[in-house]
Amino acid sequence: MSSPLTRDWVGIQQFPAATQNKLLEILGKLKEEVHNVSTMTILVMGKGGVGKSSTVNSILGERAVTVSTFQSEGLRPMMCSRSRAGFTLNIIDTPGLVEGGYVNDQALEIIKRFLLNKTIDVLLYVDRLDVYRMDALDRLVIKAITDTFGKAIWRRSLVVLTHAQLSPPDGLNYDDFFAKRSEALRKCIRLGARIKKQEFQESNIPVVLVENSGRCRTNDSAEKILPDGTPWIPNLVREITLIISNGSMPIVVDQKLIEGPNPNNRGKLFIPLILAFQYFFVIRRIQRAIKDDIAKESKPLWELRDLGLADRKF
Ligand SMILES: Nc1nc2c(ncn2[C@@H]2O[C@H](COP(=O)(O)OP(=O)(O)OP(=O)(O)O)[C@@H](O)[C@H]2O)c(=O)[nH]1
Repeated sequence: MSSPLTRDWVGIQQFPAATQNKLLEILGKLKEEVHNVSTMTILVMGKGGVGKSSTVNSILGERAVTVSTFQSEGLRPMMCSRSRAGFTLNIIDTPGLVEGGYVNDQALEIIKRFLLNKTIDVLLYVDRLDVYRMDALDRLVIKAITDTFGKAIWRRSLVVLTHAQLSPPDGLNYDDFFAKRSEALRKCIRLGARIKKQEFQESNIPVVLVENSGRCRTNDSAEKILPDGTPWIPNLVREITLIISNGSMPIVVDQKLIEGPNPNNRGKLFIPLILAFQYFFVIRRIQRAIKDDIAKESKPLWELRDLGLADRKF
């Protein structure tokens, strides 16, 4: 999906040498392992202000998209394309999906149309680590994404939790806190997307940590690290490439997906056929059997008397 707007990925040179080497190694490995992969398109979605744009900038190593502390106004998605060593990275930043306590359907519609004829390799579903409960709106956002792209999008997803450099409340251990937050989010995805156990295990949806702040701690090689010491940028990119090679299909956004029925409702086209079958082969048979039964029924004496037939001989 390389386009004339694709720029050289110069931002990679802003990373410390250790990060650059890891990134090139990971992308090189992906190119080798997954036949012919030379382009990767990442869609970034989530509620407003959770750190979507900051994460896009962190991955690219430059201020490619605007970060706003307060609610951003734009409704349009933005695609940043960067290429390096024969590999093109497309990252699509999108506006927040929640506005004034509702899922922003208009934003979703614009995102969908923007994605026409594009293929989504990975969805980064972004939220904050330092949030202590899920609410009904979270589930509605997940449902809206599922209704737009189909359940299959969750096999191609990575949950990204920003604000990773935090001290958990109530003296909770960091790993326990992360595990609880991840579990709550996975459960929310399972419920919001109505994923059944036999479809795929939501526990397979990976969750990764990100710290976009300029105050993120670094290691001896100047790489930005998570509280456990993991350099998080190569870690995030590695998880993204693992999704690409997990055997599931990327999401092709074609006219059918955009204009067709809810991709989860395709089977519902058969509903009228099933109802017609039930009517002719089940309900009508039952009705006929009931009629026959009534006709054959011998009426009690009191009913015959009411009908004025009691004196007749039968
Ligand atoms: N400390 C910290 N701040 C962050 C992190 N990620 C984002 N922020 C801050 O959170 C605010 C919102 O970040 P954005 O990247 O604009 O969030 P967004 O999800 O793109 O927001 P919308 O475009 O409004 O939907 C900004 O002030 C960022 O600096 C993070 O990992 N750690």
